[in-house]
Amino acid sequence: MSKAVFTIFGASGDLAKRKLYPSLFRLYKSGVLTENFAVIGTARRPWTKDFFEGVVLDAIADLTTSKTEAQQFASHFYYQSHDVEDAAHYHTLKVLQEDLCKRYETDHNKVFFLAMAPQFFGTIASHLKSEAIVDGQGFERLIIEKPFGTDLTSAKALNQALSETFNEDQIFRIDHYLGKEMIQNIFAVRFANILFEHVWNRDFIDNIQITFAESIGVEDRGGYYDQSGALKDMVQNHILQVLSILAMDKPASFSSADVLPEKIKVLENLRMPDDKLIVENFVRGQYQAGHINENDYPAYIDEASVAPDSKTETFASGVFFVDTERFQDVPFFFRTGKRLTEKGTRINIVFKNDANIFSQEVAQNILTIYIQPTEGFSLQVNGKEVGKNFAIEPVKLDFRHDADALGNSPEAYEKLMYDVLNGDSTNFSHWHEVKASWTLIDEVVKAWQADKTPLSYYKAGSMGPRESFDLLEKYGTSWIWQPDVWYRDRDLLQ
Ligand SMILES: NC(=O)C1=CN([C@@H]2O[C@H](COP(=O)(O)OP(=O)(O)OC[C@H]3O[C@@H](n4cnc5c(N)ncnc54)[C@H](OP(=O)(O)O)[C@@H]3O)[C@@H](O)[C@H]2O)C=CC1
Ligand SMILES: O=C1O[C@H](COP(=O)(O)O)[C@@H](O)[C@H](O)[C@H]1O
Repeated sequence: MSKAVFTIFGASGDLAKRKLYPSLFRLYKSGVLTENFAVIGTARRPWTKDFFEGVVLDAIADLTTSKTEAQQFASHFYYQSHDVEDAAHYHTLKVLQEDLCKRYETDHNKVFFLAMAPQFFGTIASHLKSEAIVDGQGFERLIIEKPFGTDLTSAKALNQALSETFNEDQIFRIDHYLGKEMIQNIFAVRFANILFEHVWNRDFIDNIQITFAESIGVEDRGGYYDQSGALKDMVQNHILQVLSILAMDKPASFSSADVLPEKIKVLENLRMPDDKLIVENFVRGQYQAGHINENDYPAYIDEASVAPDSKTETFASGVFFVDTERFQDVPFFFRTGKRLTEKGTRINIVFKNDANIFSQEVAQNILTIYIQPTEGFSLQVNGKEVGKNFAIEPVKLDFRHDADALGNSPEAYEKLMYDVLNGDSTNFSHWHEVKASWTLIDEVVKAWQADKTPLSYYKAGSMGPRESFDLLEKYGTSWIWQPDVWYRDRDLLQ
């Protein structure tokens, strides 16, 4: 059972409503939060407590049939109209926080969630200190949303600003992919199976393929996305974080003290590409009009809030190398993009072939980790085809479920907030990881901004530009992809 006063900056925003209130409610339902907690929501609009409770009730409407339970939960929510740039408002916030701390007996524990545009992060942190809202009593933890900077320089400045109020072990940088069930499952697959643990290295792995495909476009986030692009939106954070889990050495224990240094080692050993290698190894693309499942979609440049001559990439693909003894020279291919054929987040571990005694080619063993929308694993192995002749054919051992349909996977934010309450930073990005990933990504951004790599185009509904396929061909392999739709359409729940 956890005790804390949560203060959510940006309480009227999209993230708070769609993710944070439902996640807090799930923690409440599961007994992690009981009576000793309160939530202060802040934003500029002048809401009352009643109105705020209504917003919270709407946000959790799908998660319970019990009106009493929902109302009891919502009664813990308090609203404080507050402009984060106005120092005077922090005093009112402090008074409310102290009052709630007494009323709910939260032992002065505090969690601050910055669910706002990043330009406000530094200001908020500094006021929390100057107005003594952070007062050294109880635990004091800061949860901070992405993006953590827009390049290395801005990330350093932000980190410096935060570190004047919070120590590294009080800062929880959210990467919501780290809260996903199957990303956490990579640890189990790697370190709880002797079958994989001893072959998880350059002697046995041919290449690793990471695909984070989305069928949605930029929706109503054109303004943000056009300034960001796929590389900063998905690769600098989510893809490199996942890569670090795939490539890390075995930690001495499953604790942040042992896991984080191993992940940091991977990111600090990413091979730094020069301009020539960036041109050869990284692809940028932008979607043109096309269709997905019979629906027509416009080109990216025709989306709302996107510049009509925008050169922002909606697709990024490439290959990373990790210069560690374990993975030296093993290609880690990645691709991510909007308006691709389907939503599919997947990792393929492609193993090398052994000396072949048969008179036919044999397929490579492939371990596929399905992150979403289906969750699970499959392992492609070779067996004998049934019949008199001796022929070898690949077969797939497949264990999967549709997480949405079963509804049994915790929402990423629920899991991550649970970790924050427990002071466990294993599933958050450490500053050294952020620093290492921006160091590499900045190089690619520089080359792309100088137009060293031409922008390729792809049709909405495809799996990205041809250049992404050509890249793997250059390395003697190809993307392994089987649509997820076939699996989800089966009557899984019968
Ligand atoms: N939405 C999502 O799915 C995701 C969001 N994020 C990140 O989360 C953060 C929030 O995103 P999102 O919820 O979508 O953004 P929204 O634009 O929906 O919400 C912004 C919030 O900030 C408040 N706000 C703006 N200016 C001020 C101010 N000066 N003082 C006080 N409050 C202010 C707004 O309320 P008001 O206007 O009333 O002041 C609103 O509550 C961003 O960093 C984003 O990158 C990350 C991943 C996913
Ligand atoms: O961080 C982000 O992630 C989402 C994709 O997240 P998922 O959990 O739905 O896979 C992406 O759409 C968004 O552009 C990006 O900012």
